[in-house]
Amino acid sequence: MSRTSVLREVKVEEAVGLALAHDLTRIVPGEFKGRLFRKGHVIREEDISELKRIGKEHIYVLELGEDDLHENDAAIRMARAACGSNVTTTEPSEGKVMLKSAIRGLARVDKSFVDELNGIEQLAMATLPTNTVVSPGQSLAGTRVIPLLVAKSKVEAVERAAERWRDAHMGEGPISVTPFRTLHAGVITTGSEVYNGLVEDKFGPVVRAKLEALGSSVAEQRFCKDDSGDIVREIDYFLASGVDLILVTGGMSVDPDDRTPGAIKQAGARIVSHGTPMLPGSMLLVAYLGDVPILGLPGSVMHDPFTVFDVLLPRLCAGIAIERSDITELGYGGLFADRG
Ligand SMILES: Nc1nc2c(c(=O)[nH]1)N[C@H]1C(S)=C(S)[C@@H](COP(=O)(O)OP(=O)(O)OC[C@H]3O[C@@H](n4cnc5c(N)ncnc54)[C@H](O)[C@@H]3O)O[C@H]1N2
Ligand code: MOO
Repeated sequence: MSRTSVLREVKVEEAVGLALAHDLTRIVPGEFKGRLFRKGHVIREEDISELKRIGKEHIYVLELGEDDLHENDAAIRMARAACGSNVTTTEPSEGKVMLKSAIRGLARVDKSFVDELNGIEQLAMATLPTNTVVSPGQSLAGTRVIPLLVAKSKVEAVERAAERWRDAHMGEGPISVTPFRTLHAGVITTGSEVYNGLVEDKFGPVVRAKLEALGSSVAEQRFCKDDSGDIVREIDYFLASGVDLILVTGGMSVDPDDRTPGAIKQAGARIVSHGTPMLPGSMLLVAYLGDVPILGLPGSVMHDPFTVFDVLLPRLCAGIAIERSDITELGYGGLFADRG
């Protein structure tokens, strides 16, 4: 094999008996987009009219040089480099390989790896944002090279970057899916108006549905007045009962009856963040009591279909610890209030 590749153009009429160098695509707007002929297909007399119908006057005949990779092989190697736990890769089609989730869980996609790959000219990988909730079979990423042939050294650079990443992350790949654990949550619903029966509780059902959608559950819901001592007692009760997560609803804003943040502090929690730069949900509080996460949930979590709670709960269910920096970076792109 010589080092450099040779691509020869051949008129389709003269191509009978030659093998296609790449997949050929047919697009019929609104009806079909996909592979008409596969790479390696040996052209027959009866294919010529089909080739002309998709606009092909010429095909390539390829002699691959040892310094180059065919688009299919480059895509397979980039996908394998990125592939981590609970991720499968597809066969190449039209030069593209997809990475798919094998399970329901939380997609973990390393931005710096993806940026490094895309910084290498002619290589491309498009991904979901990290921390997206995904289902089995859902696409996480797609990767391809832009020309038909690409320098092998470029793909090898991706493989080295992935290897470095694995070394720094206990063998995990840059794109993986973390399964959800089954958390048993203790829910403390504050508000004298709810406690005294002036208002029917609407927070409990919302929180329960969100936990159950991720495979977790409410172990018990307890109610208390807007009284710091009562809230601290309920927090202690749930800690002693061994729940995995404590959620305190209501009493999160600025009036004198909003006792929740003070009570969580008084219970001895380490506060990660009081307030989040996302709308709605900006009054949400994240803290830990030992290993047990405790969230203060503002009224908007009950009222709005999507808030910062929907962003953080999947991470907690995946067993991922929330740091202050996870909260601060939510502001950019974190405006949901007017999105309907
Ligand atoms: N001047 C300011 N006003 C508000 C601020 C602020 O920073 N400055 N923050 C706003 C934000 S953001 C939110 S969210 C809301 C609500 O925050 P709270 O968590 O303190 O909510 P509460 O005062 O406890 O209740 C508000 C409202 O919701 C009803 N509620 C509460 N819990 C239940 C329940 N379990 N079931 C049914 N209804 C419930 C409660 O009765 C009140 O009507 O504050 C903004 N205002
Ligand atoms: O905390 Mo409020 O939750 O932004 O609407």
